Amino acid sequence: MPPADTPDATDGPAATDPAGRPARVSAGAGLDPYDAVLLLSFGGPDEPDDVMPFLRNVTSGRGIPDERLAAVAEHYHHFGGRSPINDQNRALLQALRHEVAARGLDVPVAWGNRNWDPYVTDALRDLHEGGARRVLVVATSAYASYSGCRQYREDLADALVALAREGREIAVDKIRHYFDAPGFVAANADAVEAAWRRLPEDVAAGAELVLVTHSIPTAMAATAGPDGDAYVRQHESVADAVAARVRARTGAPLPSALVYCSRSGPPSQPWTEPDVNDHLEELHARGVPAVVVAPVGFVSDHMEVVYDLDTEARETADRLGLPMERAATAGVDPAFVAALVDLVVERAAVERAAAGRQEAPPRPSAGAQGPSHDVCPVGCCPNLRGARPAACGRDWPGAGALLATAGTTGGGR
Ligand SMILES: CC1=C(CCC(=O)O)c2cc3nc(cc4[nH]c(cc5[nH]c(cc1n2)c(C)c5CCC(=O)O)c(CCC(=O)O)c4C)C(CCC(=O)O)=C3C
Ligand SMILES: [Fe+2]
Repeated sequence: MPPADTPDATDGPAATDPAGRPARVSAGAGLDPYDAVLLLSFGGPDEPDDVMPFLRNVTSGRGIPDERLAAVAEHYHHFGGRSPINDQNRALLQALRHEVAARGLDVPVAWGNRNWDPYVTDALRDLHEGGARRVLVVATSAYASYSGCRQYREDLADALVALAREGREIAVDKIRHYFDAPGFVAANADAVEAAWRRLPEDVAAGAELVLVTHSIPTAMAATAGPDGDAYVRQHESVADAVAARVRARTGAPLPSALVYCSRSGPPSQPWTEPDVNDHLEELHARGVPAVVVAPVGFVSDHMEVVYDLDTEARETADRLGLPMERAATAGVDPAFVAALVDLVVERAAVERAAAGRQEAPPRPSAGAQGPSHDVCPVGCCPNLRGARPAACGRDWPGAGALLATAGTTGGGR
């Protein structure tokens, strides 16, 4: 892997470095019109007493049965009541700050969550306090869907309304979906290749690749993105790009499939399938000698990864006698971190171009569909439980407009 910070790599438009990984995009005119970056994530408990309050935050108004909450609480208690997600985000925050500084971009990078401290409203208030008025958001989900996109936009809307009540005006935009960012694909492909090379030699040639993401209700999948089905299509795009890259590098046939983990909700409600455990059973029944499990749906080792894959799916594989290697998540892989900052720099240039400046930023995509939209169109990834204000999209009325009609639309969940 290339080092995280080679200062002389901050200039020049080269598309890839000598190792075939994407190179940095030049900072050009800096981040104008943005004056801050916000890393927006899910949040998780830091200690046992946090677990139930955290789960109530996650599921408020969502009708998740108590048995499911208790079962999920056990996953957290299995790890001492602490989710890995906060430390992962602290590491990503540091890496982003480092990368931003290495490119000579003088903006603060803050971190806020939907469900746990530090909350997004507090993070945005801190940025405002420091003088920020226009913030570019990097959410820790690479894909379209209500859970991965619009729900974060709703969190931002709530925060902007709360801050407007305090007399603080702040505008936010969100970078485009980055599932197809060359650095995200490269980080995942490198991790899959490394995992494949850890397999016993006699089974590696016949191994299959199991790409895993979070299951979502099929109704949510059907309505994801501007035209529906974007969640699954974007994952298939990543799955194809990662598998093709690893096949080319290893010469192994490595047949692959996209499967799902972490289903919740009532059994009567259909969610995306197959489940990873069922898929492992099927591979074993077909005589497949080994698997690489790659959680491409997660940007770092969330609870879903360390519990649902490293604990549950691992147990399934062990019971079947199926050798399994789990590929690392993108985490703070320098190619991934650089790709996120590339998208921040790109979006700033896109906004300057929209304001009349002569700029045509490169819009790299390692997916067959090409880069996705910058601004979510009206109705993108709808909230199927009922419309709520969401920032960063064409359907954002603005915190001021919401405040003017406060009591009927603003705040609350
Ligand atoms: C698409 C998607 C992502 C990826 C995009 C993104 O990253 O945002 C994601 C991420 C995460 N989901 C997480 C945790 C949970 N998700 C739940 C529930 C749900 N997730 C859903 C979908 C997603 N979820 C859905 C449709 C539900 C059910 C209804 C609902 O409640 O909306 C529940 C409730 C209990 C349960 O039913 O399992 C919990 C505790 C954590 C933290 C893990 C940690 O601590 O490391 C993270 C990163
Ligand atoms: Fe979730």
